[in-house]
Amino acid sequence: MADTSKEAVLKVAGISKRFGGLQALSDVGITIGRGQVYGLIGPNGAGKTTFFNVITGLYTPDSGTFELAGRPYEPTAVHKVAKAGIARTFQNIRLFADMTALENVMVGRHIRTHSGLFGAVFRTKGFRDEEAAIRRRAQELLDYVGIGRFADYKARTLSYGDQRRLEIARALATDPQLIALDEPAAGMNATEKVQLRELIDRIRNDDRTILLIEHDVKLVMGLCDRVTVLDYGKQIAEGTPAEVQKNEKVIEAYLGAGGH
Ligand SMILES: Nc1ncnc2c1ncn2[C@@H]1O[C@H](COP(=O)(O)OP(=O)(O)OP(=O)(O)O)[C@@H](O)[C@H]1O
Repeated sequence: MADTSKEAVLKVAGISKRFGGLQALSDVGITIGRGQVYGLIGPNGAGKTTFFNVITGLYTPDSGTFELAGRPYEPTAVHKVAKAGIARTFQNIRLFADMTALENVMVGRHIRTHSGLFGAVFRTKGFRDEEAAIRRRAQELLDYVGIGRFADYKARTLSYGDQRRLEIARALATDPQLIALDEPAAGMNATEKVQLRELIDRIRNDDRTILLIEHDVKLVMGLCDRVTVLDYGKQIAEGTPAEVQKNEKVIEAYLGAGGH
């Protein structure tokens, strides 16, 4: 199991976000070490998605400091965050439905290419070589997540579980410092969940770092190195799954009279 003394990939502190009268996040901070799977859990409306949206540049926070791989970053726009090295998937799958699986991954890869518009328009040798390399890499990634045989299928024709794998392949294509997965097991059946767990494990073993929001507490507890629990926008616990599971506040938040 990875330990926290490892080099930090993501270090955020003091994140607050208010929507009108609602304090959706109050002074939340996490540090994720390289090679860790870090879980973010909490009852409905706890602020998990808001936290994700803040660190990936979708929402502007009221306060907070942000560091990725030791460098400060400003989560002011999604494309800037992607360029800085955070790739994410979405709760509601966002693929290009009418593009093939391979093309969807190639789009992810283009964020790291160099030929630019000139090369694309005039199809320079540099552009063509780069395009071939991108195609090869995209196929490798599809193989890696276990859907290589569907490379030429349109994204919308893939099963739900395979679309989620495709989203992960696309995220990996950007060579991210951190992969943020927003409820990757949502809507999956038991077999698909087992496969997802194996895939996330494999990604971690390949020295990638993962932040995971997930409702399936069993999956989170079995997979994560560390976990933060949010409740009404506050961080009520942080630690290893074993520590968090014993925490009184956590038990209360999940089982308490509120039942929210
Ligand atoms: N854009 C927004 N405008 C106003 N309120 C919002 C907005 N986004 C989230 N909220 C509110 O902030 C709170 C936290 O919501 P958030 O979606 O972050 O919770 P969550 O933990 O992801 O919940 P769930 O598990 O149901 O997805 C909720 O009360 C929600 O209604």
